[in-house]
Formats: sequence, C-alpha cells, structure tokens
Amino acid sequence: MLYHVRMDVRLPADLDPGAREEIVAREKEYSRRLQRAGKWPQLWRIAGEYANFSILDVADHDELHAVLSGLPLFPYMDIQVTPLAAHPSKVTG
Ligand SMILES: O=C(O)C[C@H]1C=CC(=O)O1
Repeated sequence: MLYHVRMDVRLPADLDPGAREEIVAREKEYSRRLQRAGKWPQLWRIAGEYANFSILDVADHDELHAVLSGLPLFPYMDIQVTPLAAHPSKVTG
C-alpha cells in the first residue's frame, strides 16, 4: 500500500548540538535502510522548511505505524498520513 506522508521536524532549540548531530545521523541511516529496501521510494525536502514529503510503500497501516514510530526523530515530528488509492484515469503501461 502507498502512503503520502508529511513529516515536520521540530527539534527543541535548546537540544545539545552533539545530541542533535547524533539523532540526525541515526535518522539518515534509518531512512536510507528503508529506501534501499524499497519501502521509502520517494523523499522530498519541502523547500524552505525542515519538513519532507515522502511516499512510503508498505504492507498495511500496521507496518506504516511501525516504520514511522521507529524513526529516531519520531518524538520530534508532526506527521500527517494520507493513504493513496489507484486513480481510475491514470494511464498505465
Ligand atoms: O530531514 C527530514 O526530513 C527528516 C527525516 C526524513 C528522512 C531523514 O533522513 O530525515
């Protein structure tokens, strides 16, 4: 199943710079692992914001929740999820 996901990152302004660097590095590795596994096929920065639009390709709502709640930055994110269905007018092939 495909999901459109918006993630807004809201790291505390007073977060220790070393802790910030460490959690962002873990987030990058986690997301790259999912991208290589084909579960995170699209990742776009929203210009001018510490936020992204992503397309996630996972089995179901439960896997989506597991993936999202496993994000190292999850405690510092606002997340909006939109499930995607096939559009009848889409040209395929
Ligand atoms: O920077 C972000 O948008 C948050 C998050 C999503 C992927 C990643 O590496 O970090």
